[in-house]
Amino acid sequence: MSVRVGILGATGAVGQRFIQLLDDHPIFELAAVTASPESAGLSYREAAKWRVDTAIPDDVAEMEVVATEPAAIADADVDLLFSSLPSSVATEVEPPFLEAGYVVSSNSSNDRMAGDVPLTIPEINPDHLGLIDVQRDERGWDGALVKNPNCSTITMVPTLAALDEFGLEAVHVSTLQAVSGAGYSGVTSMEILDNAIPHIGGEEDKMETESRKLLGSFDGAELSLHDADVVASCNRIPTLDGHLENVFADLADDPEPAAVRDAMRAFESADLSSSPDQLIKVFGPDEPDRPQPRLDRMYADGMGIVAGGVESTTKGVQYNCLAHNTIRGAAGASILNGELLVEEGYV
Ligand SMILES: NC(=O)C1=CN([C@@H]2O[C@H](COP(=O)(O)OP(=O)(O)OC[C@H]3O[C@@H](n4cnc5c(N)ncnc54)[C@H](OP(=O)(O)O)[C@@H]3O)[C@@H](O)[C@H]2O)C=CC1
Ligand SMILES: N[C@@H](CC(=O)OP(=O)(O)O)C(=O)O
Repeated sequence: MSVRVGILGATGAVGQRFIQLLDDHPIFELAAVTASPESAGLSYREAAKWRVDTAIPDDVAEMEVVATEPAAIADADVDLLFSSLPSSVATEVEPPFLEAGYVVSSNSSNDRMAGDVPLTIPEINPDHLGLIDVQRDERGWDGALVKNPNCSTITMVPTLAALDEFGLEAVHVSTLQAVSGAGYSGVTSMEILDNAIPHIGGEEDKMETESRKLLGSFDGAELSLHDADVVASCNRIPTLDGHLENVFADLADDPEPAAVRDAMRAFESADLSSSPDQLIKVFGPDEPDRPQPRLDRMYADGMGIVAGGVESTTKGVQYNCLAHNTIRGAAGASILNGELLVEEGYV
């Protein structure tokens, strides 16, 4: 089976990851790439300042970049679109594609918390895709909009989902986020070298709200947020890729660290092409200095979550977790949602 796909915002940092991850994908065949009006009409090689550590696939290099509007991709016969546009742009340009009937798996942050938009991690809340029917009723379009979460949120939520069996009551999290999360021009070298920046605009609010939606329940008509209170503190550090997070979780039960490690290791993955066999890799007490960004971000080709340093606290547990922010945290997450949309018959 082959599904023809397009990428909106294909020339950017996340767009380039999409192109890398879609090369030789077992289901998806890239048929359209869009970008800003300045790039439209150029070949992909001319338009993209390529920064990914593998070469531009030959067939993509010669593709024409087109404008980000439905008419420009009409001839490409695309069944599914991935979106990696700045959220201010996505707010304006995603709706016309949805009205034109396209299914859009979007990485942009606009509409993530909308009540009728599935915010989905396939291994955690695949049932939330049912919101698509609510969305189509409410918005009157034939297309479908599905979002993946913020990269810091997706790093910790699988571990929290594994803890839910112990009665998750509250979460405090502090992040150490890689510079690639800010995009290529987001943080200058003079700002970040020999430094750490204890503020990332909007990030704390995203972690505090998106995690409760992802862990929430959907009754077929309406989505309820998880009860746990989530408090986040976000920091930028001079790593290239891989967000590391220190999590303190209050639990109703009082599990031993070994039981917490077992629950994380046993947490079920999804049966999709890009999903890891084991979603969460957990280091034991014999390796207390793991996970580390440089050593662990490519676990499961960058699609896995790595945890470690599990210890008891007076209210529950503390631990560290890590994921690759532009693979599992961005393009890989959208592609996985695309695979779920195909599996569930929405594409
Ligand atoms: N960088 C990261 O690690 C992460 C980013 N994200 C999110 O993903 C999205 C993309 O981020 P990133 O790839 O870093 O951004 P970039 O700025 O690198 O890329 C933006 C893309 O959007 C296109 N674009 C810009 N303006 C317009 C416009 N007016 N009309 C049509 N296309 C336009 C650009 O085309 P052109 O080349 O022609 O300018 C480019 O293809 C953002 O929402 C970001 O918040 C999420 C997680 C991680
Ligand atoms: N803000 C994230 C990256 C990002 O763009 O997130 P979002 O997908 O929520 O816009 C970071 O700086 O690491």
